Amino acid sequence: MYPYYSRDRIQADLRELGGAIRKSMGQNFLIDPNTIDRLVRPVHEALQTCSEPSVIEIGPGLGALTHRLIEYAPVTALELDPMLATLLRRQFEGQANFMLIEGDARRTLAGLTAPVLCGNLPYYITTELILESLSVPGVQHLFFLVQTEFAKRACAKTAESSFTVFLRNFGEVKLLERVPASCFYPVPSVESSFFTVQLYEERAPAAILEKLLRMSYRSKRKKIRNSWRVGEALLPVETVEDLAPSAGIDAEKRPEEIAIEAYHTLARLIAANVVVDPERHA
Ligand SMILES: C[S@@+](CC[C@H](N)C(=O)[O-])C[C@H]1O[C@@H](n2cnc3c(N)ncnc32)[C@H](O)[C@@H]1O
Repeated sequence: MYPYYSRDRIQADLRELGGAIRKSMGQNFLIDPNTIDRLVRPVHEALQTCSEPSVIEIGPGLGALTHRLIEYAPVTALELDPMLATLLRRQFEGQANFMLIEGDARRTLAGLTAPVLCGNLPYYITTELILESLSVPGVQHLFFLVQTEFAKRACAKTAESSFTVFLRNFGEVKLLERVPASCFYPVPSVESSFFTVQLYEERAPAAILEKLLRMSYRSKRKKIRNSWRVGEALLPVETVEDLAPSAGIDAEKRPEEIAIEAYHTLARLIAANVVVDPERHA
């Protein structure tokens, strides 16, 4: 029986190790068993579609999701806090489907591979962890619990931020459910949401898309053409302007008014048309 649905038990076990909950590491533990059940359900379904199912879990904490995930597939759990790593080892060491890697997931993710990544992410590095996750070899599905504001940005219907446009080049996103603050201990000040990304096999070249977005979102208030023309030309501006209409982009509009997919199309057209100077546009 998973022991950490109880706040008292969390406190007692951390105290025994001479530790405490670390807000600086974004520690808000899931303590509601029904919520945990619902969150692991779509992860389980995704695993059933994989030929070699396995999961990388970022920030397992005390194992709220881990103890359910290991029922379905091998889990590689990446935890930064040595105290939590100790408690995870106590609970799961020796279980066939459990492997713990202690350290910063931003580093320890490198070299790992799995079709499914999931986690209740530490809020202070959400963007970094999601971007890192997108480049894990063999990844097909992401399932992340994040602040609702962040999930809304990821799933927005319009190009409201460069992150929205960048993420959507990688896969189809879906908001799965909102998780009230009362499901966590300590109780966070904001609501959280669980969302998924099902990754595409075909995408626009990420390096060119990233440069295009950096040039396009220099100022949200400016017409996109004016943003392209000021500052460092990360891509050849004339080519970007010439190709924009073929991607359905009206350069008189502001960056948020452009369709998300139009940026992806333009990045593809640029990649096909530009002989990139490796010194300047690497
Ligand atoms: C929001 S808590 C989630 C804990 C647990 N999965 C749960 O749902 O109860 C985030 C977890 O990420 C861990 N963490 C924070 N920064 C990390 C990093 N850079 N690499 C790996 N884990 C990290 C924290 O120690 C914590 O366990």
